[in-house]
Amino acid sequence: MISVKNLSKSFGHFSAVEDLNFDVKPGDIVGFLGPNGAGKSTTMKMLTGFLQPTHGSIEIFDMSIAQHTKDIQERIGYLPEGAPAYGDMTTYQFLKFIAEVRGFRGKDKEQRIRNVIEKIELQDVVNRPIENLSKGFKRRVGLAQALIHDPDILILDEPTDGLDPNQKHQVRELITQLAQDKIVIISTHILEEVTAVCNRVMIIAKGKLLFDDTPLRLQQRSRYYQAVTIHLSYLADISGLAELEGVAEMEVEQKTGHVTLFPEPGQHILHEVTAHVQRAKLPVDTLFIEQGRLDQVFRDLTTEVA
Ligand SMILES: Nc1ncnc2c1ncn2[C@@H]1O[C@H](COP(=O)(O)OP(=O)(O)OP(=O)(O)O)[C@@H](O)[C@H]1O
Repeated sequence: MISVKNLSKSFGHFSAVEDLNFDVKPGDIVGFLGPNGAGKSTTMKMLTGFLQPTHGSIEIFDMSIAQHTKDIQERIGYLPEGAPAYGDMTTYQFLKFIAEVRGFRGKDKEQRIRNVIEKIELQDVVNRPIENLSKGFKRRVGLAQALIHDPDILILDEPTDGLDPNQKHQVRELITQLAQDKIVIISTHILEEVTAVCNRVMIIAKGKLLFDDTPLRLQQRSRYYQAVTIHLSYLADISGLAELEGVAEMEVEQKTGHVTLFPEPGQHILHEVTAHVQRAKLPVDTLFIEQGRLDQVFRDLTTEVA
Protein backbone atom coordinates (compact mmCIF):
# COMPACT_ATOMS: atom_id res chain seq x y z
CA MET A 1 0.00 0.00 0.00
CA ILE A 2 1.23 3.47 -0.91
CA SER A 3 -0.19 6.47 0.87
CA VAL A 4 0.69 9.93 -0.37
CA LYS A 5 -0.36 12.99 1.61
CA ASN A 6 -0.01 16.65 0.65
CA LEU A 7 3.03 15.88 -1.47
CA SER A 8 4.76 18.91 -2.96
CA LYS A 9 8.11 19.56 -4.57
CA SER A 10 9.60 22.91 -5.45
CA PHE A 11 12.84 23.67 -7.24
CA GLY A 12 13.71 27.15 -5.98
CA HIS A 13 10.57 29.20 -6.55
CA PHE A 14 9.25 26.79 -9.16
CA SER A 15 6.57 24.43 -7.95
CA ALA A 16 6.89 21.11 -9.88
CA VAL A 17 4.43 19.07 -7.78
CA GLU A 18 1.64 20.58 -5.71
CA ASP A 19 -0.30 18.96 -2.90
CA LEU A 20 -0.84 15.46 -4.29
CA ASN A 21 -3.00 13.10 -2.26
CA PHE A 22 -3.64 9.48 -3.24
CA ASP A 23 -3.48 5.86 -2.07
CA VAL A 24 -2.49 2.90 -4.22
CA LYS A 25 -3.18 -0.73 -3.28
CA PRO A 26 -1.88 -4.08 -4.58
CA GLY A 27 -3.53 -5.00 -7.88
CA ASP A 28 -3.70 -1.37 -8.95
CA ILE A 29 -2.05 -0.65 -12.27
CA VAL A 30 -1.93 3.09 -12.27
CA GLY A 31 -1.38 5.02 -15.48
CA PHE A 32 0.21 8.31 -14.61
CA LEU A 33 -0.60 10.71 -17.43
CA GLY A 34 0.28 14.30 -18.06
CA PRO A 35 1.76 16.65 -20.62
CA ASN A 36 5.51 17.32 -20.75
CA GLY A 37 6.73 18.91 -17.55
CA ALA A 38 3.58 17.97 -15.59
CA GLY A 39 5.56 16.55 -12.67
CA LYS A 40 5.29 12.80 -13.38
CA SER A 41 8.99 11.97 -13.15
CA THR A 42 9.43 14.22 -10.12
CA THR A 43 6.60 12.37 -8.34
CA MET A 44 8.08 9.00 -9.29
CA LYS A 45 11.48 10.03 -8.01
CA MET A 46 9.89 10.99 -4.68
CA LEU A 47 7.97 7.70 -4.52
CA THR A 48 11.21 5.79 -5.00
CA GLY A 49 13.07 7.83 -2.39
CA PHE A 50 15.52 9.43 -4.84
CA LEU A 51 14.18 12.93 -4.29
CA GLN A 52 13.06 14.52 -1.03
CA PRO A 53 9.66 16.21 -1.00
CA THR A 54 9.46 19.88 -0.03
CA HIS A 55 6.23 19.17 1.87
CA GLY A 56 4.05 16.19 2.61
CA SER A 57 4.62 12.52 3.29
CA ILE A 58 4.85 9.18 1.52
CA GLU A 59 4.16 5.96 3.40
CA ILE A 60 4.79 2.63 1.74
CA PHE A 61 3.80 -0.59 3.55
CA ASP A 62 3.18 1.58 6.63
CA MET A 63 6.75 2.88 6.62
CA SER A 64 7.69 6.49 5.98
CA ILE A 65 10.00 6.71 3.00
CA ALA A 66 11.90 9.52 4.71
CA GLN A 67 12.87 7.19 7.57
CA HIS A 68 12.98 3.79 5.88
CA THR A 69 14.35 4.67 2.45
CA LYS A 70 16.50 1.56 2.06
CA ASP A 71 13.89 -0.93 3.36
CA ILE A 72 11.36 0.50 0.94
CA GLN A 73 13.77 0.67 -1.99
CA GLU A 74 14.40 -3.07 -1.55
CA ARG A 75 10.75 -3.64 -2.37
CA ILE A 76 10.58 -1.29 -5.34
CA GLY A 77 11.62 -1.90 -8.94
CA TYR A 78 12.24 1.40 -10.69
CA LEU A 79 12.70 2.07 -14.37
CA PRO A 80 13.82 5.69 -14.66
CA GLU A 81 13.21 7.87 -17.67
CA GLY A 82 15.66 7.24 -20.53
CA ALA A 83 18.03 4.31 -20.83
CA PRO A 84 20.04 2.58 -18.11
CA ALA A 85 23.51 3.91 -17.39
CA TYR A 86 26.82 2.01 -17.68
CA GLY A 87 26.72 1.72 -21.46
CA ASP A 88 30.12 0.04 -21.63
CA MET A 89 28.82 -2.99 -19.71
CA THR A 90 27.20 -5.83 -21.60
CA THR A 91 23.59 -6.70 -20.80
CA TYR A 92 24.75 -9.65 -18.70
CA GLN A 93 27.41 -7.64 -16.84
CA PHE A 94 24.89 -4.90 -16.07
CA LEU A 95 22.25 -7.33 -14.78
CA LYS A 96 24.90 -9.12 -12.71
CA PHE A 97 26.00 -5.79 -11.25
CA ILE A 98 22.40 -4.88 -10.35
CA ALA A 99 21.75 -8.34 -8.86
CA GLU A 100 24.86 -7.94 -6.68
CA VAL A 101 23.86 -4.43 -5.61
CA ARG A 102 20.50 -5.94 -4.65
CA GLY A 103 22.40 -8.37 -2.44
CA PHE A 104 22.09 -11.61 -4.41
CA ARG A 105 24.99 -14.07 -4.62
CA GLY A 106 25.86 -17.45 -6.11
CA LYS A 107 23.20 -19.66 -7.68
CA ASP A 108 20.31 -17.44 -6.63
CA LYS A 109 21.92 -14.50 -8.45
CA GLU A 110 22.53 -16.51 -11.64
CA GLN A 111 18.99 -17.88 -11.56
CA ARG A 112 17.51 -14.40 -11.20
CA ILE A 113 19.59 -13.09 -14.10
CA ARG A 114 18.51 -16.04 -16.26
CA ASN A 115 14.86 -15.50 -15.31
CA VAL A 116 14.75 -11.84 -16.31
CA ILE A 117 16.73 -12.45 -19.50
CA GLU A 118 14.10 -15.02 -20.46
CA LYS A 119 11.12 -12.97 -19.29
CA ILE A 120 12.17 -9.84 -21.17
CA GLU A 121 13.59 -11.84 -24.10
CA LEU A 122 17.09 -10.45 -23.96
CA GLN A 123 18.83 -13.67 -25.08
CA ASP A 124 20.08 -12.14 -28.34
CA VAL A 125 21.79 -9.18 -26.67
CA VAL A 126 23.21 -10.80 -23.53
CA ASN A 127 26.82 -10.25 -24.54
CA ARG A 128 26.47 -6.94 -26.33
CA PRO A 129 27.53 -3.64 -24.75
CA ILE A 130 24.44 -1.65 -23.75
CA GLU A 131 25.64 1.45 -25.62
CA ASN A 132 25.43 -0.50 -28.90
CA LEU A 133 21.85 -1.63 -28.35
CA SER A 134 18.82 -0.14 -30.07
CA LYS A 135 16.65 2.22 -28.00
CA GLY A 136 14.05 -0.50 -27.56
CA PHE A 137 16.54 -3.04 -26.24
CA LYS A 138 18.06 -0.45 -23.89
CA ARG A 139 14.57 0.10 -22.50
CA ARG A 140 14.10 -3.61 -22.07
CA VAL A 141 17.40 -3.96 -20.22
CA GLY A 142 16.12 -1.17 -17.94
CA LEU A 143 12.94 -3.13 -17.36
CA ALA A 144 14.94 -6.29 -16.60
CA GLN A 145 16.97 -4.55 -13.89
CA ALA A 146 13.74 -3.28 -12.31
CA LEU A 147 12.42 -6.84 -12.03
CA ILE A 148 15.48 -8.75 -10.90
CA HIS A 149 14.55 -8.75 -7.19
CA ASP A 150 10.85 -9.53 -7.81
CA PRO A 151 9.69 -6.29 -6.16
CA ASP A 152 6.24 -5.68 -4.63
CA ILE A 153 6.04 -2.30 -6.31
CA LEU A 154 7.02 -1.43 -9.86
CA ILE A 155 7.48 2.19 -10.82
CA LEU A 156 8.08 2.52 -14.52
CA ASP A 157 8.72 5.87 -16.15
CA GLU A 158 7.55 5.57 -19.76
CA PRO A 159 8.24 1.82 -20.03
CA THR A 160 7.29 1.52 -23.70
CA ASP A 161 9.09 4.64 -24.90
CA GLY A 162 11.14 3.78 -27.99
CA LEU A 163 9.71 0.28 -28.42
CA ASP A 164 8.28 -0.91 -31.72
CA PRO A 165 4.58 -1.92 -31.79
CA ASN A 166 5.34 -5.62 -31.17
CA GLN A 167 7.62 -4.84 -28.25
CA LYS A 168 5.06 -2.38 -26.85
CA HIS A 169 2.46 -5.14 -26.95
CA GLN A 170 4.85 -7.58 -25.29
CA VAL A 171 5.79 -5.16 -22.48
CA ARG A 172 2.12 -4.34 -21.85
CA GLU A 173 1.32 -8.06 -21.58
CA LEU A 174 4.20 -8.47 -19.19
CA ILE A 175 3.05 -5.57 -17.02
CA THR A 176 -0.47 -7.01 -16.89
CA GLN A 177 0.91 -10.40 -15.84
CA LEU A 178 3.20 -8.91 -13.22
CA ALA A 179 0.52 -6.68 -11.80
CA GLN A 180 -1.60 -9.45 -10.37
CA ASP A 181 -0.01 -9.27 -6.95
CA LYS A 182 1.95 -6.04 -7.22
CA ILE A 183 1.43 -2.33 -7.29
CA VAL A 184 2.37 -0.94 -10.68
CA ILE A 185 2.66 2.74 -11.51
CA ILE A 186 3.58 3.64 -15.06
CA SER A 187 3.94 7.07 -16.53
CA THR A 188 3.09 7.40 -20.17
CA HIS A 189 2.18 9.83 -22.90
CA ILE A 190 0.35 7.12 -24.76
CA LEU A 191 -3.36 7.31 -24.04
CA GLU A 192 -4.15 3.91 -25.57
CA GLU A 193 -1.69 2.38 -23.08
CA VAL A 194 -3.95 3.43 -20.26
CA THR A 195 -6.95 1.51 -21.56
CA ALA A 196 -4.74 -1.41 -22.64
CA VAL A 197 -2.92 -1.88 -19.35
CA CYS A 198 -4.23 0.18 -16.44
CA ASN A 199 -7.19 -0.16 -14.12
CA ARG A 200 -6.69 3.32 -12.76
CA VAL A 201 -5.72 6.63 -14.34
CA MET A 202 -4.20 9.63 -12.67
CA ILE A 203 -3.80 12.77 -14.74
CA ILE A 204 -1.56 15.56 -13.60
CA ALA A 205 -0.73 18.89 -15.17
CA LYS A 206 1.35 21.70 -13.75
CA GLY A 207 2.00 19.52 -10.72
CA LYS A 208 -1.69 19.17 -9.78
CA LEU A 209 -3.79 16.02 -9.72
CA LEU A 210 -6.75 16.59 -12.05
CA PHE A 211 -8.28 13.15 -12.38
CA ASP A 212 -8.06 9.88 -10.44
CA ASP A 213 -10.46 7.12 -11.47
CA THR A 214 -10.87 4.17 -13.84
CA PRO A 215 -10.12 4.35 -17.58
CA LEU A 216 -13.84 3.80 -18.19
CA ARG A 217 -14.73 6.89 -16.16
CA LEU A 218 -12.20 8.83 -18.20
CA GLN A 219 -13.81 7.63 -21.42
CA GLN A 220 -17.21 8.58 -20.03
CA ARG A 221 -16.04 12.16 -19.75
CA SER A 222 -15.67 12.34 -23.50
CA ARG A 223 -18.54 13.91 -25.37
CA TYR A 224 -18.08 11.06 -27.86
CA TYR A 225 -18.81 8.36 -25.25
CA GLN A 226 -21.63 6.17 -26.61
CA ALA A 227 -22.07 8.40 -29.66
CA VAL A 228 -22.77 6.56 -32.90
CA THR A 229 -20.59 7.29 -35.91
CA ILE A 230 -21.52 6.27 -39.43
CA HIS A 231 -20.02 6.66 -42.87
CA LEU A 232 -21.97 6.57 -46.13
CA SER A 233 -20.54 5.13 -49.33
CA TYR A 234 -22.24 7.89 -51.35
CA LEU A 235 -24.20 11.07 -50.60
CA ALA A 236 -27.72 10.62 -49.27
CA ASP A 237 -30.25 12.55 -47.21
CA ILE A 238 -29.19 12.17 -43.57
CA SER A 239 -31.41 14.90 -42.10
CA GLY A 240 -33.72 12.31 -40.48
CA LEU A 241 -30.87 11.08 -38.26
CA ALA A 242 -30.75 14.33 -36.30
CA GLU A 243 -34.49 14.06 -35.57
CA LEU A 244 -34.31 10.61 -33.99
CA GLU A 245 -35.46 10.13 -30.41
CA GLY A 246 -32.58 10.34 -27.96
CA VAL A 247 -30.26 12.14 -30.42
CA ALA A 248 -29.05 15.46 -29.03
CA GLU A 249 -26.78 16.56 -31.84
CA MET A 250 -25.37 15.54 -35.19
CA GLU A 251 -21.90 16.44 -36.39
CA VAL A 252 -20.42 15.89 -39.85
CA GLU A 253 -16.66 15.72 -40.16
CA GLN A 254 -15.95 17.46 -43.45
CA LYS A 255 -12.59 15.79 -44.12
CA THR A 256 -13.65 12.18 -43.68
CA GLY A 257 -17.41 12.45 -44.20
CA HIS A 258 -18.05 10.67 -40.89
CA VAL A 259 -21.39 11.54 -39.33
CA THR A 260 -21.52 11.39 -35.53
CA LEU A 261 -24.76 11.32 -33.56
CA PHE A 262 -24.51 12.35 -29.93
CA PRO A 263 -27.03 10.90 -27.48
CA GLU A 264 -28.99 12.86 -24.89
CA PRO A 265 -27.43 12.20 -21.47
CA GLY A 266 -27.94 8.56 -20.46
CA GLN A 267 -29.62 7.56 -23.75
CA HIS A 268 -28.62 4.63 -25.98
CA ILE A 269 -29.28 5.48 -29.59
CA LEU A 270 -27.77 2.57 -31.49
CA HIS A 271 -31.10 0.81 -32.02
CA GLU A 272 -32.85 3.99 -33.24
CA VAL A 273 -29.99 4.75 -35.62
CA THR A 274 -29.77 1.26 -37.15
CA ALA A 275 -33.57 1.13 -37.54
CA HIS A 276 -33.55 4.50 -39.32
CA VAL A 277 -30.64 3.44 -41.56
CA GLN A 278 -32.68 0.43 -42.70
CA ARG A 279 -35.93 2.37 -43.10
CA ALA A 280 -34.31 5.16 -45.11
CA LYS A 281 -32.07 2.68 -46.97
CA LEU A 282 -29.02 4.79 -46.23
CA PRO A 283 -25.87 3.47 -47.98
CA VAL A 284 -23.92 2.95 -44.74
CA ASP A 285 -20.55 1.24 -45.05
CA THR A 286 -19.38 1.85 -41.45
CA LEU A 287 -21.32 2.12 -38.21
CA PHE A 288 -19.88 1.95 -34.71
CA ILE A 289 -20.39 3.09 -31.13
CA GLU A 290 -17.70 5.47 -29.92
CA GLN A 291 -15.83 4.39 -26.76
CA GLY A 292 -14.96 7.97 -25.87
CA ARG A 293 -12.01 9.86 -27.30
CA LEU A 294 -9.32 10.01 -24.66
CA ASP A 295 -7.19 12.52 -26.53
CA GLN A 296 -10.04 15.04 -26.38
CA VAL A 297 -10.67 14.44 -22.64
CA PHE A 298 -6.93 14.70 -21.96
CA ARG A 299 -6.74 17.97 -23.90
CA ASP A 300 -9.79 19.42 -22.15
CA LEU A 301 -8.55 18.51 -18.68
CA THR A 302 -4.96 19.62 -19.12
CA THR A 303 -5.59 22.82 -21.06
CA GLU A 304 -8.11 23.94 -18.43
CA VAL A 305 -5.36 24.07 -15.85
CA ALA A 306 -2.88 25.66 -18.28
N1 LIG B 1 16.18 19.17 -10.70
C1 LIG B 1 15.34 20.07 -11.21
N2 LIG B 1 15.60 21.40 -11.10
C2 LIG B 1 14.75 22.32 -11.59
N3 LIG B 1 13.58 22.04 -12.22
C3 LIG B 1 13.29 20.74 -12.36
C4 LIG B 1 14.14 19.69 -11.88
N4 LIG B 1 13.55 18.50 -12.16
C5 LIG B 1 12.40 18.79 -12.81
N5 LIG B 1 12.24 20.12 -12.92
C6 LIG B 1 11.09 20.81 -13.55
O1 LIG B 1 9.91 20.34 -12.94
C7 LIG B 1 8.86 20.21 -13.88
C8 LIG B 1 8.32 18.81 -13.86
O2 LIG B 1 9.31 17.95 -14.43
P1 LIG B 1 9.08 16.39 -14.59
O3 LIG B 1 10.32 15.83 -15.21
O4 LIG B 1 8.61 15.82 -13.32
O5 LIG B 1 7.88 16.36 -15.65
P2 LIG B 1 7.26 15.14 -16.45
O6 LIG B 1 5.79 15.18 -16.23
O7 LIG B 1 7.95 13.89 -16.07
O8 LIG B 1 7.59 15.55 -17.95
P3 LIG B 1 7.96 14.65 -19.23
O9 LIG B 1 6.70 14.01 -19.67
O10 LIG B 1 8.44 15.69 -20.21
O11 LIG B 1 9.03 13.69 -18.83
C9 LIG B 1 9.46 20.61 -15.23
O12 LIG B 1 9.13 21.95 -15.49
C10 LIG B 1 10.95 20.45 -15.01
O13 LIG B 1 11.68 21.33 -15.84
